[in-house]
This record gives sequence, structure tokens and C-alpha cells, in this order.
Amino acid sequence: MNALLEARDLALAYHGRTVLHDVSFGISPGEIVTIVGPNGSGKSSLIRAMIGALVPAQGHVTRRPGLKIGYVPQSLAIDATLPLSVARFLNLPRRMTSAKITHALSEAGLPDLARQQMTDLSGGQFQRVLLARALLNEPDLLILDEPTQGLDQPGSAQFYRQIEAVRRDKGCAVLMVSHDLHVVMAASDRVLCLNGHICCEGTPEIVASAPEYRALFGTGTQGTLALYRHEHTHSHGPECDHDAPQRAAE
Ligand SMILES: Nc1ncnc2c1ncn2[C@@H]1O[C@H](COP(=O)(O)OP(=O)(O)OP(=O)(O)O)[C@@H](O)[C@H]1O
Repeated sequence: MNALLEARDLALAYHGRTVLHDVSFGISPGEIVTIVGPNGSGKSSLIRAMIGALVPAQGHVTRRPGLKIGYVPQSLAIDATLPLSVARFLNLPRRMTSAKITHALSEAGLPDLARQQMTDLSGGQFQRVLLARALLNEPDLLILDEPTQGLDQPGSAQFYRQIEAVRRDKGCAVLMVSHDLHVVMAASDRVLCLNGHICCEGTPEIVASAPEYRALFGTGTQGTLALYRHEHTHSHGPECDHDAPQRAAE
């Protein structure tokens, strides 16, 4: 098997009600695959099935033997009255060396935050700590379920750039769910659009122009993809504003 993780003819159901059917796809080493789809289309359920937290009603999920997965949840509730530094959080449930913690935080774009209290972090910093925690295990595959919920658009764009940097530096594959359509599609190699089944899939450009995708999300994304991916044949000056194309698209 070439794929790190593969779904074959998957159907998922809750209490006998099928929410996803006939889902087959695989994720290859180093690939960034994004799952998009309207609310209730089965994105989180599919992620849960892929990590083994939801047993399929039909079909199966196959992992490459020895596959290491790093999982970044949507969010995590931390008791505001509990003193818990970033370093202590990253030592749960397994104690890590401080060198490993420093390294993972820097890979997640957060150097120098180890002593900060978890409850004092901004939303973007908090998500990066969750990313650092997922990276501690040196994963072959990172799985993220709407990791930028609650972040504003520039914050989301920065987070996805960090994901691209992690993929580039570590070579791990990435499977993620997102609502930030144009940002995340631009950062992906392949997009799956779900609506009870895979209604279209392919490169971001192919999906953005597919009639099934347009029926769900309209035609706005393709233009913003082009804007986001504008060629850097010109200079933005010393204070290059990497989020400008995205803001221009809003
Ligand atoms: N634990 C559960 N018990 C019963 N039904 C569930 C459960 N979890 C999800 N569902 C149902 O399964 C369907 C798919 O839900 P899921 O959360 O996978 O969709 P989603 O695409 O991730 O949605 P969103 O974008 O709103 O997060 C929905 O109809 C939802 O109500």
C-alpha cells in the first residue's frame, strides 16, 4: 500500500442514520489533503473514522503499519483556575525533554512560550500549542479538525502557512478539515468536497470550478484562489504583508 491512510467504501452512521456513504480515498506521504463541505456534511465524522474513533457502518480504514499520527483537535477546554504552563501541558500525558518541547514549539511557530500559562494564550497561540503537542510524536501524518475555529482570517491564514512550513520542513502528510475555504484550498494539494459522499475531489482549482462545489459554495473561491496564489514577480517592499491578497479577496 502506497497510501499512509486509506478509506475504502466507507459508510458512517449514527443510530442507524447514514451520514456518509461510499467514501474512498487515500493520503500519500507528504501530501496536504483538505476536506471541505457544508455544515453537517460529515467532515468531522470522517476524521473520527480515519483516526479510529468511530467504527464504520461499512467499509474499512487501513493504516500503513507503524504509522504515527499527530492529531490537532478543534479546541480543548482547560480549566481557567488550573495553573498549567505550556511546558507542563506538553509534558502530558508523557514526560518530554525540555529540548524536545522547545523544538516542537519552535516548529509550531511559538518559540519562547514554554513558561506561559495556557489560560493566558491567545486563540492563535493556543492552536499552535496543540500543533506543537501533535508534533512531539514526530508524526508521519498530521490530522487537524477545523484547527482555526475562533481565529480571524489573518490568524487562520498564518496558521495554515505554519502547516505548510511544517510539511515542508518535516515532510509529513496533512489531512485537515476546514471552513476557511479559499485560504485552506490554496494551501492544499488535493481537496475533497463532502456532502454525504465525496461530491467532487481534485486539485483546488479543479474542485473550485466543479459544478458540485459551486452549487454548494458559489463561485467566489476561484477568484480568491487566483488572488492568493498571485505570482511574486513584484516586490511588496520591506514590510511584505503576506495577508494582503487574502484581505483583498474579502
Ligand atoms: N455523536 C453523534 N450522534 C448522532 N449524530 C451525530 C453525531 N455526530 C454527528 N452527527 C450527525 O452526523 C452528521 C454529520 O456531522 P459532522 O459533525 O460529521 O458534520 P460536519 O461536516 O463536521 O459539520 P460541521 O461543519 O457543522 O462541523 C450531522 O447530521 C450530525 O448531526
